[in-house]
Amino acid sequence: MNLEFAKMHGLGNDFVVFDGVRQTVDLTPERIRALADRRFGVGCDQVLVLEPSERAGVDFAYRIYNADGGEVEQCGNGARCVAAFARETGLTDRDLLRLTTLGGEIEPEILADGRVTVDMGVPRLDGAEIPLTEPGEWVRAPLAVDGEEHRITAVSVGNPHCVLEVPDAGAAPLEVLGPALEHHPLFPNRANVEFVAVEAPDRLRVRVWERGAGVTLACGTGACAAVVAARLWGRVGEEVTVVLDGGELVIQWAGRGSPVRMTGPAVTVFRGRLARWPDPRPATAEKGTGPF
Ligand SMILES: N[C@@H](CCC[C@H](N)C(=O)O)C(=O)O
Repeated sequence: MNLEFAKMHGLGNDFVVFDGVRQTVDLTPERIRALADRRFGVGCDQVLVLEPSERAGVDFAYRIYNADGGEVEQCGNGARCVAAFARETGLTDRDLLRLTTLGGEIEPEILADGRVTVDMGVPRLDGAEIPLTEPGEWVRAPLAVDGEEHRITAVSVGNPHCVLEVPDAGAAPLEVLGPALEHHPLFPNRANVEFVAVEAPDRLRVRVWERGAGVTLACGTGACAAVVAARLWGRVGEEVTVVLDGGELVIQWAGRGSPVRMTGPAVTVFRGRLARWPDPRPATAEKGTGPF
């Protein structure tokens, strides 16, 4: 089979990246789950593929698959990585790219210092666009989860996010409230969940439960959603450093109707070649011990 890939990460949010322009990448949900498996596969939070695009002015179509095998609309850390991947592998000689995703068009630009800055588009707040099962905006709106009320802010950065303010992000109940909110009936397409502690008007500490991947060390769209929410709460200014478990991103948002911009690193760990698709995890390993 000899399918070439790169293992990349943005702040520890890790990816298997395929060039789908020069080779055929025949993914199925089962193959994605097997590839993403940290014991039986390569291991990653998302699988990313660059494909040709027919659209005028667009360099590539950028496709995103969560570790659970589902295709999703947007991935911010991935956007920085696929831009670096396109440049490093000679798919392009341009520093500024336009990519289409299921969540809209985005523009990554590789900076002179090697970081990548991405115009992620205008965040959407209306329930019909996120989508939510209820109309209107949800900004610090009360939501009952397992009999307890939480104040949530719903934001789309191409993909759906549910943002909560917490006093201490380190102590946030990610693994309990994360899945409960991901699957809450308010979010018909499920949601990514951000736990946000405001440390200063230019600094947030954020921890993330990702739809289809669980706890990750960072989430680019999650950092954007956190800044949009905190700015709507009147707690931060236009430029904010977001401290995630895996490192820092700089997020800029001028306010309603403006695009949100994300700047941060994109790292290639290694390039490899798949001789064949990894075998799926055996049922007997489902309840194994150790971290997966
Ligand atoms: N890690 C990503 C987001 C990946 C997709 C997300 N889990 C979803 O289901 O929307 C990022 O950096 O934005």
